[in-house]
Amino acid sequence: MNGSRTWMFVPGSDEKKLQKAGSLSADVLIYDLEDAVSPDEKEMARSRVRKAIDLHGDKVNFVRINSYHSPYFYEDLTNVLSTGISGIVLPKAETCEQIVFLDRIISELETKRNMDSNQIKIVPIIESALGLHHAFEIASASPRVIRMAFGSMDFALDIQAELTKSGMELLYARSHLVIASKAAGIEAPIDTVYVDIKDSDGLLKETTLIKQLGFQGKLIIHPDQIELVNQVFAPTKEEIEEAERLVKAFERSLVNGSGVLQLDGKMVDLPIVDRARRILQSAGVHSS
Ligand SMILES: CC(=O)SCCNC(=O)CCNC(=O)[C@H](O)C(C)(C)COP(=O)(O)OP(=O)(O)OC[C@H]1O[C@@H](n2cnc3c(N)ncnc32)[C@H](O)[C@@H]1OP(=O)(O)O
Ligand SMILES: O=C([O-])CC(=O)C(=O)O
Ligand SMILES: [Mg+2]
Repeated sequence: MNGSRTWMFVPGSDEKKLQKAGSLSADVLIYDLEDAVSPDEKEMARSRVRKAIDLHGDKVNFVRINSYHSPYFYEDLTNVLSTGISGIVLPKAETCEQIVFLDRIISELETKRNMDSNQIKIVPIIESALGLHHAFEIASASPRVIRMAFGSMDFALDIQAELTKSGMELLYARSHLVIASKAAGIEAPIDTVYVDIKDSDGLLKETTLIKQLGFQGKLIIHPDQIELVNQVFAPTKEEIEEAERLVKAFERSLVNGSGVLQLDGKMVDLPIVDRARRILQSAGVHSS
């Protein structure tokens, strides 16, 4: 899950999509039991999701259960918690207590089912004013919480914001989540879905923006979105070459006794070099 960039929702009641999910190249599959499934189909979806988990054992499988306050929460958990999944996505996460409670039930089920303890990770979705207000506490509530995700649809509904393509109305919430994740010592957050599946230009703009803000992944709803999002997060050839040049120049400068230099008319010092090293690391290029 570390470094996973594309987190793909698959509706838990849709047999065809559940089947197809196994052939998709998203980093993580999230079988949805929440908003993509109508109340009448909740029970049927649980058993379809269980089958999909068995079928896609080679994938990183997560399940989005229903929220803590819903009547489905406990049954969802007991039905899907198994060795075939890596984690639970908890929608509408609002308090530290919800995470502590979820952690406790998962621990009990892990013991009962002879699973490795702490196998199951938690990804809370922050999608309300209260959730955002408590984001740091939510991220710190359990070592199972590896990352947080942002849910803009419910969030906009909650705060009565109007969603626009520019995303200006979401800027504060997105940045807050990046800072809360970093402060809590967990990996950078995963951004919300982009619902306009035919608009690849819009998806490119939005993914570029959220990467700029510090996000390191995005929720995906359609196969066509996977490659584009992965590409935005992968460093380009030019970025890798530039980073290599910068690190080499800095190392030469250090040998000559200076921790700061000028390259192409710009100052280069340690934080700039550390950023370049991070680019090389994410591209799998070795640097000293
Ligand atoms: C706000 C929220 O809570 S978002 C999270 C909850 N929402 C979801 O989980 C929805 C996820 N996405 C979807 O269900 C679908 O993408 C939809 C309903 C939006 C569009 O579905 P379709 O009309 O079938 O799209 P389309 O025909 O373009 O799909 C192309 C192919 O990809 C498949 N596909 C599309 N979306 C998905 C998906 N999420 N998972 C697996 N397969 C998918 C289709 O079944 C189709 O397969 P085929 O070529 O073998 O027939
Ligand atoms: O997490 C998401 O992007 C989807 C979602 O539930 C929301 O936006 O409310
Ligand atoms: Mg939601």
